[in-house]
Amino acid sequence: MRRKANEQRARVVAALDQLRHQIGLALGAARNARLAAELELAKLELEQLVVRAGIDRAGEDPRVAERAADPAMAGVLSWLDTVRRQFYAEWADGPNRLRELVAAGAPGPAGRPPSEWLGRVGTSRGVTAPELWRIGEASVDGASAGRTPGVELTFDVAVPLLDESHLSITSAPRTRPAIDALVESLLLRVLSTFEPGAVKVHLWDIGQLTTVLPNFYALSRTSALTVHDPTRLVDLLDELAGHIRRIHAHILQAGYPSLRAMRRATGKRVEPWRIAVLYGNGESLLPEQLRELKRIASGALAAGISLILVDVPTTLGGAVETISLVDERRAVSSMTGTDIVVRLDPPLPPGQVGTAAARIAEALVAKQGGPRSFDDLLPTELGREHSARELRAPVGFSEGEPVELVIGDATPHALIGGPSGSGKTNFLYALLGSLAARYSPDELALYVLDFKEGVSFAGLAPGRKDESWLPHARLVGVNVNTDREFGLALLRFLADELRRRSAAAKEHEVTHLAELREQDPEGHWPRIVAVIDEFQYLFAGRDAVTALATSLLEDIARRGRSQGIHLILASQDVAGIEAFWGKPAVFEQCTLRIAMPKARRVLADTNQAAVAAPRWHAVINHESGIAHGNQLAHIPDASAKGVFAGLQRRLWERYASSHGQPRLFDGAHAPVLTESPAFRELTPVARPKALLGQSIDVADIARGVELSGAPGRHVAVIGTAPREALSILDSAARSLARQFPPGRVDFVLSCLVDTCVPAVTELADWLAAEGHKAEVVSGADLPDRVGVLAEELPTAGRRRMLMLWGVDAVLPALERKAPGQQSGLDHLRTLLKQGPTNGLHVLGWWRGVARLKDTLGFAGTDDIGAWAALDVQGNDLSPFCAGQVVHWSPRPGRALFFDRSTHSSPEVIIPYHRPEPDDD
Ligand SMILES: Nc1ncnc2c1ncn2[C@@H]1O[C@H](COP(=O)(O)OP(=O)(O)OP(=O)(O)O)[C@@H](O)[C@H]1O
Repeated sequence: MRRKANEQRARVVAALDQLRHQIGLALGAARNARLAAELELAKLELEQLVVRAGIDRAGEDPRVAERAADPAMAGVLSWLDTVRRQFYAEWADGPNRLRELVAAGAPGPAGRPPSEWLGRVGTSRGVTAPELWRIGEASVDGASAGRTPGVELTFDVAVPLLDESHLSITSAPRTRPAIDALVESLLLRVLSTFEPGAVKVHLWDIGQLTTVLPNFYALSRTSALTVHDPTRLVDLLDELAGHIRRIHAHILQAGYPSLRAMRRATGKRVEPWRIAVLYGNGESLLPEQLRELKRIASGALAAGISLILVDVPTTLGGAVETISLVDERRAVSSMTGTDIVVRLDPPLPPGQVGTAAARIAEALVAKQGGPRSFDDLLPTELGREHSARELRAPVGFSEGEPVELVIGDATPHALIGGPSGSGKTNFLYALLGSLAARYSPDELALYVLDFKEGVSFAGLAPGRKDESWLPHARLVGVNVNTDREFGLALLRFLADELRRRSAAAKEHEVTHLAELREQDPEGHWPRIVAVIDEFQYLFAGRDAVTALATSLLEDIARRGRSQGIHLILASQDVAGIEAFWGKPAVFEQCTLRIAMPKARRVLADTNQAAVAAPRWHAVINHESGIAHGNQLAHIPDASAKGVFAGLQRRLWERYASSHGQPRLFDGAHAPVLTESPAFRELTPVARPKALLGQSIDVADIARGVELSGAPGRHVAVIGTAPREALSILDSAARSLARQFPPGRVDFVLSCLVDTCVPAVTELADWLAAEGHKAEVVSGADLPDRVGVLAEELPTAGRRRMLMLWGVDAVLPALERKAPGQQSGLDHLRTLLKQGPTNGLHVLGWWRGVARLKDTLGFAGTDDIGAWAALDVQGNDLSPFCAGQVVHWSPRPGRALFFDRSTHSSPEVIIPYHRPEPDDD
């Protein structure tokens, strides 16, 4: 037991000895390390003292002398001496090397003397840019370069710009002219390096009392130089921010980190450089302006935008070099450090600057080719593009470059606004021409509707003077101003087409037009573009048409995109469309916005681009009107005589044989019965139909009343308008005549309105010429004739049409009654009640609802199964319409038609135009 305890103790003591030994070693090492560190610190402190005092004067410093006496410090002085010798050995060549550096980094106008380039137009395409731009020169004494003291060593000073760095310039008293000269020569070096158009300069001066950089005046007439309103810095900042956002989106989409990288990779300059020169007054900008400026500065360089700030105190993000003026000729710059004074280059001779600016401006205008024409919008070969994915066509030019409009997934529908005369119609022509020239009618179908008076788009359909038509056009509606129903019909048609396309897509298990076209290559699936000019007319009343138009439009706007159905809505005043604003969905779907000069509400509220847009230009914006999407384009004149027509003829010659003429709906011209296909195609049939007029529809459809044996198969025309009443009864008679073999129908005609007698006589002659019996009965004989017709009713065995013009005029005579006998009116009522089953139908004109009711008596309105109302108020018509509320504001040349057997509610029709002797 004891032995065991001893052994244990010995082990503990041994372990403690070992620990003590280890600690001793560690302490020793730490002591050594500390000594080494202290030595190092002492050497560094000595080095610092020597450097502070200067190596030549260090010996005079007692602190240096004291420390240097320590033998451990012996190496310090000699090491510093070696470093100095090595440094000067390199720097001895410093000024030369700086000169070479500037020469390489600032070639040509960027660094060479003005005599070599001033006044010459730049030629660089701008794929790469000089890294440095000369501003002056500086000198150092030979002594500081290890050379002979007293000898000046001069070198060039240049600053980076464009993709490289921003520049911040600070003035000293009375140095504004020197700063202007500095900025002017920097800008001119840049402008003279590149081909015209590669650089755009923006000038803003907070205290602009006179013109900024007046020698650049010639350039300010071109897009190369924009002078901004001193009170509207925000506009310039917005514009720059917009460019940055747009360019970043573009380059990132293409997979590049910066515009410079993209240029290098593609070998193409896709965007100009932009230099914004901001002259401040040394005071801080407003906080929100400063914030925006900083934000811009940090993203600008990658987008090829650089800032030159003069007396705008701020710290910018991104690379910034500074120049601070010391006096009129001298400055210090962050490029050279504060010890070196830069002698700024002398100002360029003002006259020569003016001449150089004028030359660049001239070259730019020449390059842009002046105003472009409609023909410049057209491709070299017609109809080569495919519309499966989108429609894309140039509509105008910006500095000679085409500006394209894209109708596709991101921009399915367009909204065009601009006051009267601002060029909307012209724009539409430019667009339609450019599209039609690129896409064949199998790729693109056009439906064009113009609500305003005039015939602006009538030329797309064949006319008297020009037989050609635009083969892409399927429907052209002009003078639709009062026929809002026609707009509705177009929307209904498009909604139906939408459903048809959706069903086909479902069947092929796809969702998108492009896929449908792939899956169904034999199908006919062109993109449909429906243009509605002055579309606000659709919403002109607080009525059912507006309500329906709004919901249809919303449906098409929402779903049209995937099915290739696109709306282009143009209006003088988008701001005033109340119903439309109530449905922002439509507005939001119109992501493509086109603002003609002075257009209101088309672009975003804060986007003022349309206000400043010059004549014959348009702001094209594919970003729902947000400022950064603005593209200002000059729109060529497409509406001058023969311009569009020339293209149309070419297209017509090419496609007309395979693509028939569009349907033309002209609200100002009623169709002529004898010219209408519905009349021409009539042949004898068992159930004849009396044609009353044409429906207001996308298809050319005649409306009529089938005169079968069912009760109530008569037609009443109600209202006082003689022209329309005559027309309706006339077309009814003539169309009925055509549906019977000659002699198989008898007409009994009685005209009780004097002024209509010649027309009725003429009709009777025409019916007779067709081989039918046409008996004209005078007003005096009518009561008896009606009596005979009633008596013969069950036995006649013939089809008969009793046609009466102005029944109300003969009512007193009809009402006369001999004692114990039935009156003429009783007989007429019998005919109305029992006629149809016995082959007799009454087609009569009553000049008022009350007189029609009088005629019908207590029997009610059932015996009038179909009617056409003219100048009669809707309320009065409800008894004839199963009691429903009837909306109808009478208008010339239109009738409200209701046939109980086919209609659920009345519809507007256009009575045929009945040629009259006084027609020209
Ligand atoms: N880009 C253009 N170049 C030359 N002339 C043009 C241009 N655009 C329009 N015009 C002319 O200006 C006039 C008015 O143009 P347009 O009819 O297109 O305007 P609008 O906005 O449709 O006006 P409104 O609504 O009154 O019809 C026309 O005579 C047209 O020829």
